[in-house]
Amino acid sequence: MDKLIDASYLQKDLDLEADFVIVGSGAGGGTSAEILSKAGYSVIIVEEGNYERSKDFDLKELSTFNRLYFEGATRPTKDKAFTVVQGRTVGGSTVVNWTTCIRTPKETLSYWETELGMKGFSNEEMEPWFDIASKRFSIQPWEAHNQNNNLLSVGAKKLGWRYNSIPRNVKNCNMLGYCGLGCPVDAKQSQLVTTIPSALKQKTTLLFRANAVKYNWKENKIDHLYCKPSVQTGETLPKIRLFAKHFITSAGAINSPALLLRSNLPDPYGLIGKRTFVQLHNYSVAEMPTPVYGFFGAPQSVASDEFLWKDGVKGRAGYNIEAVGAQPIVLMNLRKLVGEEFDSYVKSYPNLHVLVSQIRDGFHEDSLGGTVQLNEVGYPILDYPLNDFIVDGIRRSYLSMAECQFAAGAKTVVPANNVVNPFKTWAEAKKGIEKMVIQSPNTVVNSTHPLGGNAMGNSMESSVVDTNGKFHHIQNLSVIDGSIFPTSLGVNPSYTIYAIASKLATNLSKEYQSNVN
Ligand SMILES: Cc1cc2nc3c(=O)[nH]c(=O)nc-3n(C[C@H](O)[C@H](O)[C@H](O)COP(=O)(O)OP(=O)(O)OC[C@H]3O[C@@H](n4cnc5c(N)ncnc54)[C@H](O)[C@@H]3O)c2cc1C
Repeated sequence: MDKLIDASYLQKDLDLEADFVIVGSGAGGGTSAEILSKAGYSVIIVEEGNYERSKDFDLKELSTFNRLYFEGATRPTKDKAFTVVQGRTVGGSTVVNWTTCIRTPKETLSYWETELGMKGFSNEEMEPWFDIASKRFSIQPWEAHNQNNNLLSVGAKKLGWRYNSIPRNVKNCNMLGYCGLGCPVDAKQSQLVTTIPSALKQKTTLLFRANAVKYNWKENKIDHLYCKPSVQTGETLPKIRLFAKHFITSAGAINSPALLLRSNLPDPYGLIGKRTFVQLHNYSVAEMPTPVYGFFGAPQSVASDEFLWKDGVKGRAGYNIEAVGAQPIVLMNLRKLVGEEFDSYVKSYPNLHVLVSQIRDGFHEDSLGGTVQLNEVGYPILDYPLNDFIVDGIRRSYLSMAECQFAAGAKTVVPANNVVNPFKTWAEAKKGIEKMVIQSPNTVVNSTHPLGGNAMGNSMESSVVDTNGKFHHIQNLSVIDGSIFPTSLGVNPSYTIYAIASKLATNLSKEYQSNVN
């Protein structure tokens, strides 16, 4: 079998077979592919995106967003209140992520254990898997903070808040600041430069520009996965059928539940796609008296978790505060201005300081997440209304971010929205934010951290997969990616996905080994 197959150039139908077929080559898929192929199994990775390498990453914003992201990084939710941003390329979102690696908070793992009864994911039990992931992806402490991150430390310190440096998964980082456009020097230790090339040295085939359409199944077993090229070059669209002993869905949140829904898999309790979380991101923009140049350097290297658990795990919406990689397209999208206002915003660009807060969801009875649905052509749409619980989190996090930015010396601060103008003092900001109307489309929020939709758990009545990632109703199907989390995490998810994928893929490998022996 060829190692690399570009499905868009297929002239005729294709049938392939391997021990494992993995859909998606991101954090979950890449990690699983390496573990299984190193254990001696043959593997086919199916990836909808293109196989771009560092030489292709030209750091041009618009064209890159179109090439490396789903829907040009502007995938809207059902009511268009916000966009969900996900990578669509070999290596998945790990190719475009900002390299921030934070371990799952112990509060989250403890909630999974005590409230959801999940075994095997306690802080202590996860420790070895975090160690494995940290070595594999070169996750290391980072102290070379740019001024955007430094100012978060300055504000947090003045206010007596907790804050930390965030480890990153990089080797010899050139600090270009454009991590979201792919790393042109291969410093980022994404799946593209770690697990995928390693798996390809074993019995692995990478079938790219191939869209996994649906599983064909009978009784409780998948027979084959039906795929088609994601780009059509010829007159007809060849049919691809992939056969395997076991199938792993690693297409990420939203896309993994969508594949299961398209396949009409048994779902007696209607759980597939439910409990999809987003850790909603909202932003605060400050103008500083001196240049910040937030577009250079490591984008995100300081975090404050002061407000993450302040009201208790099951209390009001908690949030993490981080700095933002202030590349032009990101900043210009935060405020919708015209004329002189836009002119002055652009001119202030070097001095702009930007913070983001991520609101954890899934821990409170008013925070049940969104639902993945399919449109008439089987494409996923996330239905996630911004309810009062989330709006309250947005408002309080706007207040915290503004307070921090004024404490760090801001001349003005404005929450990323279209209803209020920049505030000149903390007192003015406090008053204004407390009464501002927070609603779509005036509030600029988004998510690069969709999670859940195929919740993991013990019981068929409340979860889609078991705690080994196995789909409850089909014997040869697993899900290994961010879609299996039963809540959001409260922090950036990649490190947790690497660790949990390592654990689940290792268990799967052992299970098949013992079946063979
Ligand atoms: C811009 C951005 C910045 C981020 N920054 C950080 C950060 O600094 N730190 C952090 O911890 N996290 C970050 N994240 C999030 C993190 O990268 C993701 O949570 C993680 O990669 C998700 O892993 P996954 O395996 O669930 O899915 P992904 O890594 O997204 O992989 C899924 C793959 O499946 C493919 N796929 C989907 N559907 C199909 C189909 N039907 N057929 C074939 N292939 C399919 C996709 O193309 C994709 O390649 C960021 C994400 C983005 C988008």
